[in-house]
Amino acid sequence: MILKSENFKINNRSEIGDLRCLLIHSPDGGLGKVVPNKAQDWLFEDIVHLDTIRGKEYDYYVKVLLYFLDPDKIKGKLDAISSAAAQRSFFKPDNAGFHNSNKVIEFQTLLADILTDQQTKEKLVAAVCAMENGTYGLQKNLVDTDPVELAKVFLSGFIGNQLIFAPVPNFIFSRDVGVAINNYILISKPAKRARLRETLLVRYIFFNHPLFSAYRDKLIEIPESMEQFLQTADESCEKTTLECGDVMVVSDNHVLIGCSERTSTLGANAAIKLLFQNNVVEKVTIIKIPQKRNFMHLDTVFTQVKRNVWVLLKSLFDEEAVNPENPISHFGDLKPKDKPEIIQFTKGKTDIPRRFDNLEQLLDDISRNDLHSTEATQFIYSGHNQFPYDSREQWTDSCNLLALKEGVVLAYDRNDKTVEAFEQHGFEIIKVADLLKKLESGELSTETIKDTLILMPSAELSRARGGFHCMSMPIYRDAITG
Ligand SMILES: NC(=[NH2+])NCCC[C@H](N)C(=O)O
Repeated sequence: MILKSENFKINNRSEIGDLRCLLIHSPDGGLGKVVPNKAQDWLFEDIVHLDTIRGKEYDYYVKVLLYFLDPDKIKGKLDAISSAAAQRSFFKPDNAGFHNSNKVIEFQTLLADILTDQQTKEKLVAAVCAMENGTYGLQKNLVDTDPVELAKVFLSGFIGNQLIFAPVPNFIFSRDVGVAINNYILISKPAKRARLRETLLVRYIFFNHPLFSAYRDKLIEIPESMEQFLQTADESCEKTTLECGDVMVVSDNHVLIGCSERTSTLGANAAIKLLFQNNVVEKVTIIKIPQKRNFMHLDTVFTQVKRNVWVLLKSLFDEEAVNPENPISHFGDLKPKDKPEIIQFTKGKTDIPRRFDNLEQLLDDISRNDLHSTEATQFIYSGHNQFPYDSREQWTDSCNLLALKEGVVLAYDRNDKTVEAFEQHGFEIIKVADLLKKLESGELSTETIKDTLILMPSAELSRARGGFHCMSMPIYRDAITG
């Protein structure tokens, strides 16, 4: 049955307005098939334990999302859906007992839906086989596969025990494949080979699923640059790439784009032009961060918590200290390509950009001028800004939080010093299991809860190198009011 929603609307206009609809992908079988030899190529630092990452970690994410976004699906049913007898059927997209929410939308369902259309199925099979060097025979075999099964094959790369192409284990980070900006969707142009197929799949979903039919002319794709085709094999010209973990919609008129390991300046340049041409926003700020694995996307370095509260890694923008005791330190070892930089462009005035000296200055400007905050802007630092916890906790996504509503954010339970910092800034700290119990008993309600850091189990999830910001593609947020 094709997922329907009478009142499906796209309008993502901030990082913190009440979250009403999002796209996610729960860990599919491919995650349990990552082999050590390929873990790095497939962008995992380690292999993960599938049953734990699902049943003991990600399912909590689904439960808390449903409680906030689609409570009828879950209220009063918590014990039943979590019982051993239920065998996780509520959480398995290919199962009859699946929640099938049209607020917390599972990509795998949408993929199976579009594959019920024979023409789309044939095109997508051909595209995937072309991308993965599949044989003509494989192509024929896949076209004859049932849509629900075929969706699983596209994700896991397995037919039975046979590996036909690599899995796409990073698809759980649905943030990175596309970003809704107001009522447009900007689709990624990945830098990493491992992230290509998932982007192809979502492109087919956005262009073919009935849910998005009213938005076909609002899908923005970044084309390949002509220089790419003309360069010779020995020239290394910069590629046009943009992964949407680098894009943040901080207000309905202002988008931030990180230039990073994954998003090139050419990619950012193309995005700015397209956003201005289509009148999506009037202001785009480019934040250049070091091209390093530990800062792969902008949202690994900071995210927003409230209109005047941000969580970030402090050390990143700190000036390199010149120590006169060490004459050589004047040279510094900061390579120019790694030097952080912030430049803001306004539509119609791109020739006179505005510069910011550091992240705090920019974020304060957003809080006060874009979001009209009247309170002092507060910065909560990763690891409480203490060495070595700052960088250790940033590595396990202390800065990568998802706001369910203003001030109520999902975070990993392992970043102790960052949690301490939140406490000192007046936040309630609660473990997700306790929160769910209290929501179920009526002791707490999603409407009244405020300024809360929800701690999520993270031992396995954090090995995949992303947090809840990465694991979400917000589609609709309410306007920030009050
Ligand atoms: N928006 C993000 N920070 N996404 C994290 C992605 C992690 C994933 N393993 C990768 O390297 O691609």
